[in-house]
Amino acid sequence: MEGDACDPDRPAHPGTFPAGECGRTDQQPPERRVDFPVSVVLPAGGTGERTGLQTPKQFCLFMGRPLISYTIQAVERVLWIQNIVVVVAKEHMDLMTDIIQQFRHRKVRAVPGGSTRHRSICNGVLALGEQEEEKERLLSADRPKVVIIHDAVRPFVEEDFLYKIAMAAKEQGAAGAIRPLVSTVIATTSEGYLDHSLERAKYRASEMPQGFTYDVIYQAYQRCTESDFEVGTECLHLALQYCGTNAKLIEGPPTLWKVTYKRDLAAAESIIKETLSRSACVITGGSEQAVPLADAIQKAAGALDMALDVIPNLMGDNCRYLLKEYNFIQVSVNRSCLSEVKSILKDLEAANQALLHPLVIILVHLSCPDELSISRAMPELAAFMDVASAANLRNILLYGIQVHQSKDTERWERSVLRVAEITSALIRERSPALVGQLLQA
Ligand SMILES: Nc1ccn([C@@H]2O[C@H](COP(=O)(O)OP(=O)(O)OP(=O)(O)O)[C@@H](O)[C@H]2O)c(=O)n1
Ligand SMILES: O=C(CO)[C@H](O)[C@H](O)COP(=O)(O)O
Repeated sequence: MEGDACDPDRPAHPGTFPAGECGRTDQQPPERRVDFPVSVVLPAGGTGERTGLQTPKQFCLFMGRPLISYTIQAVERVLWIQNIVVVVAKEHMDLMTDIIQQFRHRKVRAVPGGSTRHRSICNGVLALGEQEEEKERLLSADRPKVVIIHDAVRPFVEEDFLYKIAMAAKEQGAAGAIRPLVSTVIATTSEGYLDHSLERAKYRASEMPQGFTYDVIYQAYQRCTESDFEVGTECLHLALQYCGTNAKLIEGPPTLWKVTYKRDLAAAESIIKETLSRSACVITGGSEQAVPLADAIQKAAGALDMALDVIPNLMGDNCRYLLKEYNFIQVSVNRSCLSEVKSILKDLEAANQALLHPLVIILVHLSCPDELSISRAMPELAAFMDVASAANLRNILLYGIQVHQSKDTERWERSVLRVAEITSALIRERSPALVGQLLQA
């Protein structure tokens, strides 16, 4: 495969909506055209006291990758977002620089935070306009630049919603995500008794992301008080109080919730696994015999809520699968197929994706009844384990499934269903313990 046909570092064109994956122009909805500059500030300078853990939650690892890296990726892959400032505590600047390098984040810069969330966000906003000429450009009225602020510990933000916030912020000066309240809000007396309760239907929870034109958020932070910086929790309030800007409020999806307590870390891990497990492609290697098995796996997986695309190889237009959160299932019939697996690993390396998230590759080997022994066609177990161990170091989990051809239709259908079930379980669980194992369907 030609690696550079799918170059993930291909620059976006500022001010216009760029072409889709692999240069395709037919995939992006035209309504997402953003013709003004957009930057993002990700506050990540907190200590995560409420989790009760030593490590601040934004640096907690999920399948080998810190939470902050998932949030960065969610924002970074939006092509109309031009740059991202991550605000971290001074003592975590080196760690953050390492994360940016290790996970090959682009468009990202780390700046030191402050003692409160408002101080950190303010530092991020100021860092966007550090050079004088840049500040002038940002503040010029005819070219409002939108700044989106998004907590680093809300990793599941989608492009659609960022787009809504950016457009509303440009229009209105400020915009923010809201959600219905889960519990009723009450006020207490200083003695701990009920003072009054608010009518829940009239109130909303303020969430993130929020968007502002640069001048609104810049002026709000210039004019606000020490007390705002110390105890304030709401940027939209600063925009209203100090710039007279009434934010547009947009109801967001439930996945915008903020990782706050220890239990949220477990919930985040399960959503990350679920997201990474949504799709896979089955590669037939151009073998005619492999196609019926691939189709049968696709059908059985559909019943398990997994979307599988069947493709002959990863060449040409199919190279786009290397750039997305796909998992790969290589089907082979009656022949050794380690070379095909090695070829996927090579393509992934060329596409520069392996480090971004843990990928799953499953080798499904179909052996026919006349095959004399498993070892004749199946890759030698030791060699398979070696390849799997090397891939594991690159965050790629390689598993094998052996399935036996049967002329008995019922038995064959059961086997195919088992392949789909094992595949789905391997992709969802991503167990390191099963890496390099050849399972029987
Ligand atoms: N001085 C601070 C405090 C918070 N934040 C960031 O603001 C976001 C939302 O804040 P919160 O959930 O309260 O994070 P923490 O302050 O870390 O948590 P806790 O209140 O439990 O200590 C987080 O990404 C956090 O890192 C920040 O950038 N600088
Ligand atoms: O929901 C929000 C809207 O502004 C903020 O994310 C929230 O205020 C974060 O604050 P805290 O540090 O208190 O959790």
